[in-house]
Amino acid sequence: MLVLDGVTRRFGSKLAVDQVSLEIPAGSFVGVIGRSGAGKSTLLRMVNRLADTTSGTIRYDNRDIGALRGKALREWRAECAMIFQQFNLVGRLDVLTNVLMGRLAKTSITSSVLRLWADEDKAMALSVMEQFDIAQFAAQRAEQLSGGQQQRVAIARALVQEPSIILADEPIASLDPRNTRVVMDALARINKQYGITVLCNLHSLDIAKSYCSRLVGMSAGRVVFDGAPETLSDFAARELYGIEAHEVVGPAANQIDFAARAARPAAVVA
Ligand SMILES: Nc1ncnc2c1ncn2[C@@H]1O[C@H](COP(=O)(O)OP(=O)(O)OP(=O)(O)O)[C@@H](O)[C@H]1O
Repeated sequence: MLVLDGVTRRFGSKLAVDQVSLEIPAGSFVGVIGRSGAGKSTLLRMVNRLADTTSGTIRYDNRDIGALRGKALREWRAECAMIFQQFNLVGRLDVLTNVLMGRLAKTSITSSVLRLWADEDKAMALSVMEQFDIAQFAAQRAEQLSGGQQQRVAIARALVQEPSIILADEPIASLDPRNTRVVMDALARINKQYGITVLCNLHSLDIAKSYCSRLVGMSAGRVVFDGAPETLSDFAARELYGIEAHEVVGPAANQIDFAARAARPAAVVA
């Protein structure tokens, strides 16, 4: 279980994340939604320790993530794989090597410098690549692949880390609708098949609603919604997205729902 308690991050006078408290049980598929600048990326980056908290604690299975140093921190980063909008692959290296990079934390420094991958690591990487239909690109440079294919390479790299949690920061933001589905299906499969917790920042509300079993809505650094997708009313969604609402909420939601305005949903907590 991932537990955030009063997690706050300031950048100078800017409160990027403000007193966020969440409990995320193992095996969840949680979508973090909200408009640009709401604090979604900063939240995920603090879980992975790419950013430090200003205050508050993050615990995972009773480990204090903020206190991890050296080897323990490297092990946590392997256990808590991250997927990024821009894939973060090494473009000039072949696809198989990019996937094998996910094994670095489990490989000796000499072997990794010389890129002497163990046969079982290669077999594991190829098996995961087959699952995501990218094995045929093993010898190609990563930069020659389409965006959707590159994101599947990044997901395969994350999976060979043998993580217990995957943090995906806008993984579909650069993809067309078809590749969006392919990548989200891959994350859903990882969640169901391996029981890996997925915490995924998403700008698209439709996608978040169709894939996630729980949505966490952020606005100005705070959690303003936490509940099942079906409990997020169109009115609450519009409040969450403000002027961006027309981009993310379906056309029907553009008609103001006065009944919802009169009876604010209990799940909207601020
Ligand atoms: N390194 C930084 N230095 C200064 N301010 C930052 C830094 N990182 C984030 N911020 C600010 O913190 C706030 C939250 O940013 P964050 O990237 O977490 O939001 P977001 O919801 O992920 O937005 P987006 O969807 O556009 O990525 C923003 O106002 C942003 O400008």
